[in-house]
Amino acid sequence: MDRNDALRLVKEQLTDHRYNHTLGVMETAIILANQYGAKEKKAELAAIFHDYAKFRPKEEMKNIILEQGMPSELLQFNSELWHAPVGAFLVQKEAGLDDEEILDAIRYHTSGRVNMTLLDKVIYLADYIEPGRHFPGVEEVRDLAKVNLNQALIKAMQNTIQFLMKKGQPVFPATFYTYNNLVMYQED
Ligand SMILES: Nc1ncnc2c1ncn2[C@@H]1O[C@H](COP(=O)(O)OP(=O)(O)O)[C@@H](O)[C@H]1O
Ligand SMILES: [Fe+2]
Repeated sequence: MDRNDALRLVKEQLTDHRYNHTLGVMETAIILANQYGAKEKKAELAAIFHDYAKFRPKEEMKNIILEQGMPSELLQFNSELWHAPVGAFLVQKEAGLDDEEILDAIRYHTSGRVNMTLLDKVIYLADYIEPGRHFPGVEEVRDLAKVNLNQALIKAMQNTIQFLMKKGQPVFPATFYTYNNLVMYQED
């Protein structure tokens, strides 16, 4: 699938604001992929499709999580987490995209996962730092992303966990495990 076909499919699913965010993630993912040696075409497609399910009704997402045997624990946490695994499923089903590496990067773009692939990391980070993002701490992560992918990811996850905890919200544990995994096993 080429970029324009993918963009056309995604545009139908998103608001203009979310589509612009997607374009920002695409540009950023391509830069990060080239910088850190991930496959550019895979990064481009994963970025384009990463929020495919963002505006699906909660009931539909809930049913897919249950029917497809996804971790039902997800349902106890912030529904913001659901569009990532549901998106991976729907991108395969509706857009016919069959590349497991791309589907995984979509699936884990919100929570992260232990042993993230290079592509997972590129998409997670591109989503966090694309030029349309403006929130406290984003600039620090942008600076880190220029020099060290893992450090940038660790900072982004720290920020996300702290943000949720400050608001007294539950934290889906995959993000803690991902954070620990990066801190304990990173090579640089
Ligand atoms: N571990 C987690 N537990 C609960 N909510 C989380 C967790 N990680 C991220 N979130 C929430 O998910 C949302 C971000 O989703 P994400 O897919 O990264 O971005 P976007 O909003 O652009 O789709 C935020 O509301 C964030 O607080
Ligand atoms: Fe998302």
